[in-house]
This record gives sequence, C-alpha cells and structure tokens, in this order.
Amino acid sequence: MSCPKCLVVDDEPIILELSAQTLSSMNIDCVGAGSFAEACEYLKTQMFDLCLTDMHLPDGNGIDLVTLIQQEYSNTPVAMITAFGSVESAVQALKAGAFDFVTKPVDIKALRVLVSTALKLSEKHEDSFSSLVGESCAIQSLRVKIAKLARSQAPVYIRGESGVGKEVVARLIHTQGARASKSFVPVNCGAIPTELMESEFFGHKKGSFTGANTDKPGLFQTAQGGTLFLDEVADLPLHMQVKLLRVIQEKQMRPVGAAKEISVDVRILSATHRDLADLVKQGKFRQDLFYRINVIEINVPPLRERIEDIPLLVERILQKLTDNGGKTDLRLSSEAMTFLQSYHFPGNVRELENILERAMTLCEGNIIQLDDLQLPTIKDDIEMTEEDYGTWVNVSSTEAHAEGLDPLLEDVEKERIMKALEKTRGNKTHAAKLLGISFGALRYRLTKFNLRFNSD
Ligand SMILES: Nc1ncnc2c1ncn2[C@@H]1O[C@H](COP(=O)(O)OP(=O)(O)OP(=O)(O)O)[C@@H](O)[C@H]1O
Repeated sequence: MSCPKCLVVDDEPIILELSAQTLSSMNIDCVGAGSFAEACEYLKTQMFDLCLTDMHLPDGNGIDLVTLIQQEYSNTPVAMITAFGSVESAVQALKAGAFDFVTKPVDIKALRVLVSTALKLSEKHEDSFSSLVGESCAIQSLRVKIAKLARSQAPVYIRGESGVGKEVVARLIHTQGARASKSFVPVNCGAIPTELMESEFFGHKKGSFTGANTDKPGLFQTAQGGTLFLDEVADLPLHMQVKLLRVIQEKQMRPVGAAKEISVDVRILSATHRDLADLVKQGKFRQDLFYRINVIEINVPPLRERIEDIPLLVERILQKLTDNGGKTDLRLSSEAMTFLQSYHFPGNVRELENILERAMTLCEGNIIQLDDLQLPTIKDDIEMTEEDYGTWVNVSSTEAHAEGLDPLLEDVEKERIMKALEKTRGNKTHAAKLLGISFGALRYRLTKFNLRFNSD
C-alpha cells in the first residue's frame, strides 16, 4: 500500500521542515508549497489525503484555500495553522469547512493527533444512518449536514424542541466521524449539582476536598479522543461557562487539586431546547462561550413539520417495543394513524414513543385503535369562556366508550368547533388556536364529523 500524502502550505520554511519531519515519522509523504498559487498547482496534478495550510499566505489567504478544497477536492480534509490565541481565525476556518486547526508554535504531539484523526477520516466509509428514521426533506437534508459535520472537528450547536432527536443527531456526528472508536460522552448539564460541577467535568485528585477519597477522572478525560455532548448547555452556571471556555480555547485543563495541566483532545457538541441567542441577550449565557460552541449550528425540526415521517417512526417504535418483549405484530389502525398525523406533538418523537408504549398496553389484540392512543381531545383555552363552550371535557375516548358517552362527546366537539369557526368567521387557523388543537387536528375533525362552515 502506498503512503498517505499530505500537502503543507506555508511560507515559513521552518514550519514546512517541522511538518515534513513529523509526517515522515508517521510514514506520510509530505509535499510543501510556499504560496496559494503553488498549492493550487499541486492540487491540480496530485491527489492528497490531507492538507495543512497557514492562515496567511504571501499571495492569498488560507480560508480561500479551505473553501477551494471544499468545493473542488472535497475528499481531502484540510486543517488550518493559526496564530496562537487567534480564536477568530480558527472559527472562520472551521466555518469555511476546515476539519480542525492547530496553533503556532506548532506542538508536535497536537500535530500528530490531528494528522492521524484526518487520515482515519478519509478512510471512513459511509456508515448507516439507521438510528435517524425518516424520509422527509427535512430529515434527508439533516443527514447530508450530519455527514458533512462528521468530517469536521468544529464544535456544533444542535437546536430543537424537547424530544426532537438532538441526541440522536449528536451521536451520529460522532459515530460517522474519525472519533468513532473513542467515547461519546453525553452529559445533562442541568442534572449536575453546581458544587460538584468542576470535579465532574475536570476530575479531581485524592484529598483535594472532603470526600475526595481517590483520584477521579472527569468527563473530559472520559471523552479523551472522542466527543463530549453537553445537553441542556443553557443550564451551565456562569462560573462553569468561564472554565469551559478556557478548556475549549486552550485545549488544556487542570483537575481539581492537581498541580499540572493536562492536554485535552475532545470534540464539543452541545444542545438545548431553549433560545441560546436570547439567553445571551439577557446576560444569562456568556457571549464568548456561545460564539465558541456555536461555530456551526444545526436545527432539528419539530415532528409536526415532518408528519410524513410518522408512519416510519411508528413502524420503528413498534418494532422496538416488540423486541423488548412487547406484543408481536403490532400495527396501527388507519384511523389512529391519520389522527397521529394531525396531532401537534409538543413532546416530539419522545412523546410518540410514550403514546405508542401506552397504547400497546391498552390495546386488545395487536391493532392499536384511535381510542388506545389516548390523545387529548380538545384542550382548555383561556380565551374560551364557560358560557361560550360549556365545561371543559377532557375525557379520553376510551373512558367515553366505557360510559357510553361517545355520541355525547361528539356533539360537544361538533358544537364547540362550529362556535369557534363562527367566532373566527371561518378562519380555521384561528379556530384551531381558540380550541387549543393543531390545524391538522381541526381539519381531521371537520372531515370526521363531515362539518362544513358557510365559507367552505
Ligand atoms: N428521527 C428519529 N428516528 C428514530 N428515533 C428518534 C428520532 N428522533 C428521536 N428519536 C427517539 O426519540 C427519543 C428522544 O430523542 P433525543 O433524546 O435524541 O431527543 P432530544 O432532542 O435530545 O431530547 P431532550 O431535548 O429532552 O434532550 C429517543 O428515544 C430517540 O431515540
């Protein structure tokens, strides 16, 4: 097998020399280019497994080279060599598509780690995305983004409502990338007591505080070489935000009670269901940390915006329930499926899982009926007065059957829907809001009850 080949672009001969020595000790061929133009010439005529480029080149800039390689030679991972402490240019490089950066003066150990990570990256085959179920456009474009982000080492901030699949996405970014053989360490930042946070994250030395009876590694050490997923990152107290920022920037940390700093090589992924930019505005989250963890942002859309994925998700969840000892050959009646596709799922996929688990227990036989779903019928709405809509009915359809209330409930529902439509002059969006149900749920009911409003 031939040696991997690396293109190093820098106008400082000492950097070219150092890189060549380090790379050849790793059995990697090194080709040096002193300028942007020279690098372009090499790229046109040779294939490279990796490119390392300086930020400042005599005839151009490293970011433009990153962009060019991303566009024309996308199989070649590229890393940026930046001046020490220049966070801005490192962030710029990662945003342009560089998979990582190394600071000057170049630390040989850091360079070795970076190069071996990059080479694993180009060897990596397409793994399956089977944990991310869905064929909607939203999920398909999410997969493309994940595949791209997996090739990078940039911090990624995953945004999305509760239960939408943010951790699924984080795991995929890890397992599809070069760090896959090392640990993925998820941590719920809101679940660690403030006084234990520092020792949880950075570890501690025996005797460093009362109760520290042994040396204990922190989450950063556990994730060494792998990925640390900071879930609910908005819950980090401000003093921890400062400490975390330092570690991310300097790639060094000191366990509680330790005399020496240790190097950390951990990719940071973070997520929250809250609006982090808004928390920054309110002074509850540090702008500098936000800037550092939010180098690349990815949004996981709510389930109600991809209802075409519901049948596939249902199939997967029912299969999982069966595999875990539940009923076999479980299916959903078509009425139940239609209803699920009109529900607004405030708790997203996790709520769908809970609904189906409960329904499996309730259903007789192996076909889940609409009643087994036990979804709320009409929600209470503060805008509705008792006089307008009668008392709030929150009886599940199952109970309604048992008591023989079904026709009665239907009448109440029909009456309320018609009143809401009258009140909103036939505007279904407003009527659904007034009734406290999703637009899809209202449409479903209009069809089910064969209701027509004058303006229909
Ligand atoms: N697209 C999907 N395909 C298959 N399962 C999914 C998908 N999205 C979410 N899930 C499942 O839904 C549940 C919730 O997902 P996950 O924990 O990733 O959500 P989250 O957004 O991180 O939630 P939280 O905001 O509460 O931390 C998990 O059991 C997960 O496996």
